[in-house]
Amino acid sequence: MDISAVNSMSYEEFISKFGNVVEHCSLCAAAVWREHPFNDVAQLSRHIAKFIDDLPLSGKEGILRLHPDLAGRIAQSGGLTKESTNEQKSAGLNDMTDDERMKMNRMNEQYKQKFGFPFVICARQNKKAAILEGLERRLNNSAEQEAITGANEVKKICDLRLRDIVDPTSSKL
Ligand SMILES: NC(=O)NC1=NC(=O)NC1=O
Repeated sequence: MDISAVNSMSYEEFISKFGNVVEHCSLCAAAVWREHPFNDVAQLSRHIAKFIDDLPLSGKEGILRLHPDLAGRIAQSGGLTKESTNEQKSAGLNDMTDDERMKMNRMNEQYKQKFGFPFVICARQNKKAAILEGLERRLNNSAEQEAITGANEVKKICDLRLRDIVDPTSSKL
């Protein structure tokens, strides 16, 4: 799809198309509709990133709580969204050894116990080893640092999902 097709959508069509670029959080797309028409997908991505940045910590935490664990119960039961399924597969999380999976699950639980929201990282930019390393390292951060770090990862996931939908070379200008 090119950006002119995006700009000719009704807000209902826009929310239907872009409602999951931030996992289970169609509010992000619904909110940035007010900024249309968009020059290109990069500008649309920046508007969503700014909406997320401008949220209070409670809002950032809320967005993180809408994310499924990496290689968690939902993933194992096949209940992930199609986007998350592809992202987790691309990081190699669907061919983990039992030990790797147990370590990931144990650390995910430790992280959730400490922060009250799940560990979120852009799986398309990190393979299994980097994810485990990131989880171990970030466990030592403060809750505020992690709400911000996690939100920054959500912005990366969103940008990649947007580019899956809109041709990045198309421009209104
Ligand atoms: N907890 C997570 O980080 N989840 C995810 N990261 C992705 O890139 N896709 C997910 O589902």
